[in-house]
Amino acid sequence: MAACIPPGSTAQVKAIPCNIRKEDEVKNLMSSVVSEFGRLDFLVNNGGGQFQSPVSMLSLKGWNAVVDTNLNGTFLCLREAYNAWMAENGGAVVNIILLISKGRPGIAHSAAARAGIDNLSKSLAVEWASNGIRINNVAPGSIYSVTAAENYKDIGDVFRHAIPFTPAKRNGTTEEVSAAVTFLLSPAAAFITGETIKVDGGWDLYQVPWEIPEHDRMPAYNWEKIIEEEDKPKAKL
Ligand SMILES: CCCCCCCCCCC/C=C/C(=O)SCCNC(=O)CCNC(=O)[C@H](O)C(C)(C)COP(=O)(O)OP(=O)(O)OC[C@H]1O[C@@H](n2cnc3c(N)ncnc32)[C@H](O)[C@@H]1OP(=O)(O)O
Ligand SMILES: NC(=O)C1=CN([C@@H]2O[C@H](COP(=O)(O)OP(=O)(O)OC[C@H]3O[C@@H](n4cnc5c(N)ncnc54)[C@H](OP(=O)(O)O)[C@@H]3O)[C@@H](O)[C@H]2O)C=CC1
Repeated sequence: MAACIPPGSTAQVKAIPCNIRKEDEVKNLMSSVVSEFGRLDFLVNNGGGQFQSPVSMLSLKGWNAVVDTNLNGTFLCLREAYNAWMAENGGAVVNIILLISKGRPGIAHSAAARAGIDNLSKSLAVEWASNGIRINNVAPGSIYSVTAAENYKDIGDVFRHAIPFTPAKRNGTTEEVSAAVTFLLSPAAAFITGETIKVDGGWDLYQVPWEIPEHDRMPAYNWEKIIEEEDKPKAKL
């Protein structure tokens, strides 16, 4: 990132290692930012991820790892940014979540965690309004990046598979997500809080990428069948 700063700019970049699942590291991150830069105007909760698995195959450890990273990690960053600076001075927050309106079969653990963030943002938009804090979410569709693709390389080219499900017929770019994030952080979004913006090329309005096998396991509700069952002679004990 430092290499992207144009010559003559006063912008600075500093990396502070932090596992968002560790409370002491998150406290250190927020207090270091305030002591080093004297302020903390914006927070973008972007760290997160998951692995693909049907729920029936998920271990509790796997479920907990994903919930801990995505939901608990975001909670810690929010609370510590509030305590370190934003409670007194206000600020703007954007959480990166997932498309969740139709559930996310295949990554249900992450969708449940991100739905928790979506709802947490609504509560905080009200709880923290009088502190001058706005909080919003961005829900990306399929966004190609080298690092995200690397994470999924063992299960095939998920980013190519996503294209037919996206009305725009392409993956999004990281710049397109950044554009929505910077808008929400900017004064142009001064009257927007507790909201989620989808950056998905229309995916959420279209199809769910999950094939349901043909089956007859959900028969219709039917009076006659129930009466027939009730009229059957009961087995003697
Ligand atoms: C028709 C198909 C259309 C498909 C369309 C798909 C479109 C794609 C759209 C993309 C949407 C989302 C994209 C992104 O989010 S990009 C971000 C990419 N980066 C990541 O996702 C990072 C992922 N990794 C992590 O965040 C962490 O590693 C994770 C939270 C997943 C795990 O945390 P931790 O490292 O602490 O956990 P462990 O490695 O110790 O594992 C704990 C247990 O979790 C289970 N587990 C972990 N990894 C896997 C895996 N790959 N597969 C199955 N299970 C896994 C396991 O139970 C671990 O315990 P054990 O090691 O004891 O077995
Ligand atoms: N790409 C996509 O299509 C989509 C992405 N998203 C979400 O967007 C966000 C960015 O993903 P993307 O850039 O695509 O993928 P990346 O894998 O490149 O980014 C995920 C980032 O999360 C960080 N991270 C994971 N766990 C922790 C942790 N415990 N503490 C601190 N940081 C952590 C990783 O850090 P490190 O590099 O150190 O491991 C990495 O920088 C994620 O939340 C992702 O789930 C949502 C929908 C779609």
